[in-house]
Amino acid sequence: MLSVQTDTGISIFEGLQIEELWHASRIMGFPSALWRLPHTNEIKLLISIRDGIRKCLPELEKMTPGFVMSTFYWESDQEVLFLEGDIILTFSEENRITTVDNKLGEEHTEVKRLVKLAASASSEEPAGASPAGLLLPIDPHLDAKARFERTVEMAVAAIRQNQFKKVVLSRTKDLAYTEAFQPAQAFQRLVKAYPHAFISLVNLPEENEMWLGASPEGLVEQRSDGIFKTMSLAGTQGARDAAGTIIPKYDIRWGEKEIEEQALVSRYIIECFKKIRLREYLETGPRTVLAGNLYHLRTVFEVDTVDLNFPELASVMLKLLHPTSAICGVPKAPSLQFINDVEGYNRSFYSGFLGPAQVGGDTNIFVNLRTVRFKDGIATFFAGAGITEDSVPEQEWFETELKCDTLLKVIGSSF
Ligand SMILES: C=C(O[C@H]1C=CC=C(C(=O)O)[C@@H]1O)C(=O)O
Repeated sequence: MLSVQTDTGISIFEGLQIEELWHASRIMGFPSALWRLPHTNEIKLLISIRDGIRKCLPELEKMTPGFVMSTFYWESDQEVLFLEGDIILTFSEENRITTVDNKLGEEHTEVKRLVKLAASASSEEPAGASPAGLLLPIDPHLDAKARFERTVEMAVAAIRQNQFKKVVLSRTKDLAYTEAFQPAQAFQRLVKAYPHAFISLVNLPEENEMWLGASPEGLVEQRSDGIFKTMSLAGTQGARDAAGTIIPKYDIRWGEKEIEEQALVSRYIIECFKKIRLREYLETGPRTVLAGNLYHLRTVFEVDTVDLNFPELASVMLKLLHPTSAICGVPKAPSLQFINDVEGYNRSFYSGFLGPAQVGGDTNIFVNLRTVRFKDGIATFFAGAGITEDSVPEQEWFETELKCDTLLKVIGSSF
């Protein structure tokens, strides 16, 4: 068996599993984040022991290893949440610890308590034991569909009056959950179901909430070899046929509405590059990509920041890009105002951004989409849809239902 070595021998974390450590960290009130990057088979667990949740400016290249999280409403001079990586553990797909990065040392009292608690949980309850029916329907707001469709009609009217070209309108869907609900297990299910997505679970004890997600949309990626990436992701259609089988990618055809919707996001990104006079980018796409039960159109933009001698590009682009027109609209100011006036609820961290900064030298920040918040017994799912002149209100509603299903179909059933 693989053993995890430290300077003083085998690590005290040896043999512990994700669910046990997650649970122990939660009980001890430590902010923590669990994630799996797209197309990788490593899971990282970060636990912030010393400082609680800090706030800082997202100057990504200057940060110590940690996890960043921001609400949708964020001005570029504002601070974001920062979970310092006091402990960062790497797990294999088989749920075995492969590396331990423990800044506090194994003799630290809180670290010892954490390990002891995790170990006692492992002897009490076999991982995987969870009672049935943890996500329970609660009376939906009967008028939720009508209300959402009305906001879409208002948006289409505003677009026809030239107030803006596109706006992304969103809504929520609530289910009840019991204490028996095991978020780390739900995370593991998403990891298995969606290899292309950024799977994350964040515990914010000060807000008394947890966020679980399977995001298909990278916002800024900065690799230690100097490669920067961002993407435009928009346009949606269901990926399954009537029999429930995935339709092959090459059979997917896009309408004018989706092509325009995604092109607006690409143009927005290019405008951001123009603002900093950056012309040396590689553009690939648009291509059809699978995101869970949906297909989207995606264009990837790549820059070699070493060649350009521009190490702070990711921080500069984060400020320029957020909120992109994949979650807000075009032009930004009037569409944002419209969302504020019409949407009728607080998006909170939905369509904000989140991800690891400077972990192993890499930064991977994603848009917080296909996400659910667990708070006070209510699981709130969030989903939005890009509205253009050609939008049909009922179709946009069904699109948000499909987006909620990305998580619900995996974590809502057969517990
Ligand atoms: C706003 C969401 O998705 C965005 C990303 C991809 C496709 C989108 C669309 O087709 O509307 C949205 O712009 C969401 O998932 O809540």
